[in-house]
Amino acid sequence: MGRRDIDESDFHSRPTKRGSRPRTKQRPEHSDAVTGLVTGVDRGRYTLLVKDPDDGGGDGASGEKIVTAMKARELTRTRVVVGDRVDVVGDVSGGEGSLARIVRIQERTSTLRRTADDTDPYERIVVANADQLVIVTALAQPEPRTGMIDRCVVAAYDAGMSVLLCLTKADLASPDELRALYEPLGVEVVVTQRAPSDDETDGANSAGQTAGGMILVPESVEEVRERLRGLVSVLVGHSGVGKSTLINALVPAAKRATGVVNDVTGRGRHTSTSAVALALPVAVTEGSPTDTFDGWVIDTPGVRSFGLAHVEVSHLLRAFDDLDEVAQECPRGCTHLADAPDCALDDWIEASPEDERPARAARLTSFRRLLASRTGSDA
Ligand SMILES: Nc1nc2c(ncn2[C@@H]2O[C@H](COP(=O)(O)OP(=O)(O)OP(=O)(O)O)[C@@H](O)[C@H]2O)c(=O)[nH]1
Ligand SMILES: [Zn+2]
Repeated sequence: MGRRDIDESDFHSRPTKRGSRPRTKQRPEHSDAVTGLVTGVDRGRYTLLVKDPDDGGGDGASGEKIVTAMKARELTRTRVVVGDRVDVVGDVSGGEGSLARIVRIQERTSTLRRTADDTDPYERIVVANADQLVIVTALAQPEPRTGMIDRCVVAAYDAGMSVLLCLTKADLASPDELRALYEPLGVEVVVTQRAPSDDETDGANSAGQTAGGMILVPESVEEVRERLRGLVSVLVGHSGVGKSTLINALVPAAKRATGVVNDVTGRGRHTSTSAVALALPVAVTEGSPTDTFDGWVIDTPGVRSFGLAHVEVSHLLRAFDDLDEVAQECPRGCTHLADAPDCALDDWIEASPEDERPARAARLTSFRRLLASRTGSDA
């Protein structure tokens, strides 16, 4: 192995097997950096919301301004995603044509990952720092697929997020069966539906009004809003479930494109695949939102599946305190599945008081379905 001095060309070379090469220059501290929230990503340009000390009102939420930024050189290989809190320097005026520089990503409280698929061979972080995964599922058209819901639930719990199951199109089918499958897990369920008067009216007179789209029952939309309030929520759902319709009702300014799948191309109208964060108005009355915001709704147009191969049973169990405690008594290496010998979770059912047994049994059955979905395919 030849020995030579470190020169300028080494500065940008990859780290060696032993780790990073010592830097020849001390990296600047960027003590003048301000913090921004990443609300959108588009071809190397990041949309940030930055606190504005000089301004009482702003473009998005009050006292905040929108700044466009790119990553600093040293972050070239680092992925910055919607929901990230970042430190920015440079031109943070937010003025027309201004471009700031992201120099640091703050520590993430949660990371939601998407699995590799046909369009992208890498597992990627989709959203950072989200509190809640909202699984939007139609009760009909298209038919709900519990395998898909289970996989989303597992991905959320593994990411340290809570789950809200939002069942749409209740005007077409009853939510009872799905409620029975998910409420035993402690998953919160909300139901939305088309307003009965929607066929006759095309006026903009209701809080459920969506931009040029279908009118949802306003109370059902407000119930969803209540559960999103103050939280960072990621909405996922298959094409056609009514996710855009719901987002438009919650955040009318979003104007998400709605409609059916294109017959010719077989694709939805959305061509964008990047996530975007939308500030959630605290209320929408007479079709207009208030200018007070409390929470974030993150739409993920391109996300259809989550990688679960990395999910460990013990990690998933942590989302279920009671089951986790019982499972401490299981034999070493117990899979906790229905065919696992001497699984303590079975004894837990046996030992339960008569009146609690059905609830426990339903909870265990649902939990085992989640466990099985880790290895099963959703195709
Ligand atoms: N019957 C009924 N139809 C609905 C309801 N919500 C949405 N729809 C319709 O379902 C279709 C799909 O709705 P979208 O909001 O475009 O669905 P999406 O999930 O955003 O799907 P993409 O746009 O493909 O991403 C549209 O024709 C809507 O009008 C509902 O509560 N009831
Ligand atoms: Zn067990």
